[in-house]
Amino acid sequence: MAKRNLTRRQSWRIQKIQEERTERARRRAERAEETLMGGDLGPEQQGRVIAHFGVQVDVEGDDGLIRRCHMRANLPALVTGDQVIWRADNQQGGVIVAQLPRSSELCRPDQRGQLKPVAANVDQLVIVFAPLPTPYSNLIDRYLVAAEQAGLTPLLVLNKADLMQQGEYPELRDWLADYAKLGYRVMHLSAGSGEGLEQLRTALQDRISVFVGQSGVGKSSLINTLLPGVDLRVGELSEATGKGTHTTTTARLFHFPAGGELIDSPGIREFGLTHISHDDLLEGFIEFRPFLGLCRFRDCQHLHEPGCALLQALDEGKISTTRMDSYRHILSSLSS
Ligand SMILES: Nc1nc2c(ncn2[C@@H]2O[C@H](COP(=O)(O)OP(=O)(O)OP(=O)(O)O)[C@@H](O)[C@H]2O)c(=O)[nH]1
Ligand SMILES: [Zn+2]
Repeated sequence: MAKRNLTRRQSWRIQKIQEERTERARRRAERAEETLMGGDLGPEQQGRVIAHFGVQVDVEGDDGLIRRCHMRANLPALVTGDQVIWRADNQQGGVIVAQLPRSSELCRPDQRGQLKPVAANVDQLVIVFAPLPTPYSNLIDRYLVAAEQAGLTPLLVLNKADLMQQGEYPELRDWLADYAKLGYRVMHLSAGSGEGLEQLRTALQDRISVFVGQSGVGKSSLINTLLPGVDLRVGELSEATGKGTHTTTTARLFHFPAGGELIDSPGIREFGLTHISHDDLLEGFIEFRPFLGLCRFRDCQHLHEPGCALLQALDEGKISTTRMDSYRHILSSLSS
């Protein structure tokens, strides 16, 4: 007994000594880092990552100034939109010392097919479509599913409303009426004529948004109108560092003059088009939810099984044929 106690005490002391050693090593590394950074670092303060350049990130402090910061080695990979704790150095740069918890993550597969976060703390997905190019209902549904999966509020924006004369595009009008009935917010506007832009500006306030939609629907036109001259503070900085080539590929955070933020990059615009699981897909069709788990067979595929609660809801008109077709279409693309 005495022997065991002693062993326990010994191992406790060994552990303690090791912990102290690790702590001393950590402090030494910190001091070395501070010396390397050219002396004293300022006090810890909160900021937000607004762009990412490999080992360095641009952090916007509470004072609105942007500094290019290094990251402490023990930090997880940071992405645009991350809230961080950082300390200024005396050369207009700084060091990031901690990452704060994320409220949401946008993920995309990297070159090796592994899902990686590309933006953090986004809370609104602006899904842009137009009468031309012809929208596919299931593309919009795919974005809606992705929004539900990532916990983002979707906003459906029909751009180029100026192309819709009275009575034209009846099918599109029906779709939009259906989405509104499901509880989704739908806006009709025109980046070209400026019609309806005020309501979009208001919807962007107090939010961090991402714009998605098929090529040619007018995302760039909308963003250029909403961000006249594109956030100069960011532009100036990338010019000053001569890293212009990075600016087109890295996700960047911009401030709308009327309030709210945008995170944008070509990669971000494709968010939601990959990696949806069957469960996410079912949950993402919000009107399916009351019927999930009620089918006779637990592994029901909701295609033609007897006792399928979704098929019954379809028969009773509680689920629309368009949405059911769209669900099936997306499902077939997942399994291929
Ligand atoms: N009539 C009309 N045309 C518009 C409107 N908004 C954009 N366009 C036109 O639509 C075309 C495509 O617009 P873009 O802004 O490049 O579309 P995008 O979605 O950014 O396309 P990608 O960059 O390929 O993703 C351009 O020729 C625009 O002039 C609008 O409100 N009305
Ligand atoms: Zn079923």
